[in-house]
Amino acid sequence: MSSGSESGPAGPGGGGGGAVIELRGVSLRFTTYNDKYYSLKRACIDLFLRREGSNQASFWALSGIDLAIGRGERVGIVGPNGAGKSTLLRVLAGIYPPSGGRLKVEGRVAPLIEMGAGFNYELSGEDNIYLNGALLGFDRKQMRARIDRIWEFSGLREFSSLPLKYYSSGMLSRLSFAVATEVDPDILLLDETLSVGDATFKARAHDRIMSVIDRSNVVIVVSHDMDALARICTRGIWIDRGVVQADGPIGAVIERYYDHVGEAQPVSAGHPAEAA
Ligand SMILES: Nc1ncnc2c1ncn2[C@@H]1O[C@H](COP(=O)(O)OP(=O)(O)OP(=O)(O)O)[C@@H](O)[C@H]1O
Repeated sequence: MSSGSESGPAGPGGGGGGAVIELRGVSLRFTTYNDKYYSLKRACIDLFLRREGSNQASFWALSGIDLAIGRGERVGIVGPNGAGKSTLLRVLAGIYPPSGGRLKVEGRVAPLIEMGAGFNYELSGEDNIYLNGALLGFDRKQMRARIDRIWEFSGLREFSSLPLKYYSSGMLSRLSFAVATEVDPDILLLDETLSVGDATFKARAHDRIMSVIDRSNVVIVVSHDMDALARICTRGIWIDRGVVQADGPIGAVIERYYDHVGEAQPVSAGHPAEAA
């Protein structure tokens, strides 16, 4: 995926000229709807007065993000609940188009973010493997060479012809995880909130994630597990209220984040739009 074409400045700690990911002033605004009884009459009045719907509230989940991430980088994103970490991953994955700024993402992105995204629930497990593979940039022949390993790892071979709508949520996440980790991505996006199956599967999933991390050119991980981030990552980015607070070597960023958390309670109360 690539949107925006110019090459820009290196972000603090960024890779500069060789950047495969570049964000310049990227912002994302969410709109929430407060009143479920908002009437057609009120909607018409809002339209007539050319004002934003009076039952809407909006807030910036990301504001003016400048980043450049180069080949070989392992980036850990830290920050309190509701800071915008997962939202940033979704913007990088192309799930949310930015509301403002420029975004460049070069290469095949494997988003281990949302299990089941890109699946068609009417189709069989097997058809969905091909569908998901296509979304990751693989044609049928390339997926055919991988399908055996995907069934092997997911342990779902006997359900290959069952429509996905009859899969349990655990089965869905296993299949999705097995497909996404069978490919060699240029850019791996990982969200720790990801839940992948039962205890046995989780243990196998951990080994598999470590192997995909090794095979990926760029890895971006969102996590609250600082030890894991310190082990996996070389660079850290601390985000708070949608703004980059620090960017640099992972150890230094974790230290600054901890210093800050020591002074202030990091958990945001409620949705920012409600407070606006
Ligand atoms: N689809 C959405 N519509 C409206 N608001 C949203 C949406 N997705 C996220 N938000 C809000 O955007 C803010 C950032 O959410 P996000 O999930 O990116 O936080 P996070 O840093 O990943 O938090 P956590 O560590 O708890 O996972 C939060 O206030 C959240 O409520």
